[in-house]
Amino acid sequence: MTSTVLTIEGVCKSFGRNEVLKGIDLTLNAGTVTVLMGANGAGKSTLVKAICGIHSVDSGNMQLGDAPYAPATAADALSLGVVAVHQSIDDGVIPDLDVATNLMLDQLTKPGAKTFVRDRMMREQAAEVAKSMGLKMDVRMRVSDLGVADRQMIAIARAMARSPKVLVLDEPTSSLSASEADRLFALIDRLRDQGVAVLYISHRMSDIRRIANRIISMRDGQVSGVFEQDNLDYEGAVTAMLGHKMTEVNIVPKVSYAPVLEIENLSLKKNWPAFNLTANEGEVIAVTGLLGSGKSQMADIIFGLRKPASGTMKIDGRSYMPSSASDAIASGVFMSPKDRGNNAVVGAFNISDNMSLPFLRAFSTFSFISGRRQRRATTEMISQIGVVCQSEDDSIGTLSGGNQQKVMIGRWLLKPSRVLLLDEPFQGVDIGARRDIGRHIRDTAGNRATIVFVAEIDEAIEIADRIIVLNEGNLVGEHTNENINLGALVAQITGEKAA
Ligand SMILES: Nc1ncnc2c1ncn2[C@@H]1O[C@H](COP(=O)(O)OP(=O)(O)OP(=O)(O)O)[C@@H](O)[C@H]1O
Repeated sequence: MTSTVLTIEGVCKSFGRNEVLKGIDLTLNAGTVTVLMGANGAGKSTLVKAICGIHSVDSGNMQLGDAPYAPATAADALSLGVVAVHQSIDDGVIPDLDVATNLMLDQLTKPGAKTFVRDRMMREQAAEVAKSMGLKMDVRMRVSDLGVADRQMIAIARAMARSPKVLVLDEPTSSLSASEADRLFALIDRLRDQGVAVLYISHRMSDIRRIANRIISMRDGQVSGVFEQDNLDYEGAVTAMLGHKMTEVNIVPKVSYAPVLEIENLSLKKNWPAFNLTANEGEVIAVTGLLGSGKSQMADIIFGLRKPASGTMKIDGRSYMPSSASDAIASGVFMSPKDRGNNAVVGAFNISDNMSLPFLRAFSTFSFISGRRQRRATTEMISQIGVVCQSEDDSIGTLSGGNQQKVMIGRWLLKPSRVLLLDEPFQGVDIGARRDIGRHIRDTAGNRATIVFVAEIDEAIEIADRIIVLNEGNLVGEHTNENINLGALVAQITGEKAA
């Protein structure tokens, strides 16, 4: 029999006039992974923050085991055995400290902790923890020198070292490679076997299929469906979160075959092979590949952020080799970068200013009407790509993660471009919105070429006319959407032989 670890009854939470949680009822069970699904802005992170003591609730009750549970702070929640790993990369790690100190931080800061722990002893213990979690890194390294994926794994390892009763993971795989995600899933399996109640938030269907024992769908601040173990109805869960069946994307190519971007003998990095690629007008090309395949290098080179080892590029037949992002923008090449938090979002600005940031000069040609023109353009875009917000004047920080991402994509759709580069544009974007945005990107491709660097095959298939595969800088595969050999595509991505 499953025993209930956490019970939530009638929980409500508003921010000003925005009623975000409207009476949530749910339970989390021991030894069970409950996946929470919901559209961007449905209230998932707000609920998680209430569970973890970051937000207080306005009304409703929570119970942990048999006792009332109302954590006043995150530290409170932690001491009661409720831990969370949030979306933000550096949440849960201290970048300036080494891996060992990060892993042992809780032991070091516990009241009454012995202060005589020697560095060597601590490192040995930390190395044990790292090994048991499957982390393959030197524990003496500074966390700030590690990649995004390793930092997140450390945050998760730290959370696990606390032997939690409830573990909440808010989109933990969004910056992990497939093999790192596998290691995480193995860890979650282990915790589940130990009886931990896991709440797992994700927009990735492949993760959900791998890890869910139950699914709870949320829509507009309420629970809209609960799907139990025996016969998990994934489609039903998606329908419950969207409030309707998901529409199929019907890809009708509008490609004119007039080349816009021509890449010739381009080697992305020293000692990497050279390749050619032509992107045509109206064409949407997806570039897939594992972490380290060269996807981001390629985006950065086309956008002038780094130089290739060799090769040339042309735009509309004219030689093109930008030496900066402003060079690229002046040639009509726009890019929405990966990792919006560090690269793109200006926290102090409102939604409208964030969206129109690169074009503020264009909007201010006639300064006395600039505000109105800017506002009209951004309001229209907000509605076209479905940003869930109260007003375009709100600070960007009040938006949910997925909605911030939509603003970053909308930014580059405001003005016509020749080449639009979108580096992992769907991070944190819900399944329904991903389709809508994919359709919008296609519809507005017009006379430009669009190159999307994707994290998942599903996304590539959903939006692209053509999919190319990179593997260590080598263009190893090319597929048109109407003729995809999925087995070959996967084999090309992983570098293994097709079955
Ligand atoms: N600190 C805040 N101040 C004001 N509004 C907020 C705040 N935090 C969240 N909201 C609002 O609450 C709503 C729900 O946001 P939340 O982050 O919980 O959504 P979510 O389901 O996690 O979405 P996503 O899938 O995009 O991460 C949004 O409309 C958001 O604008």
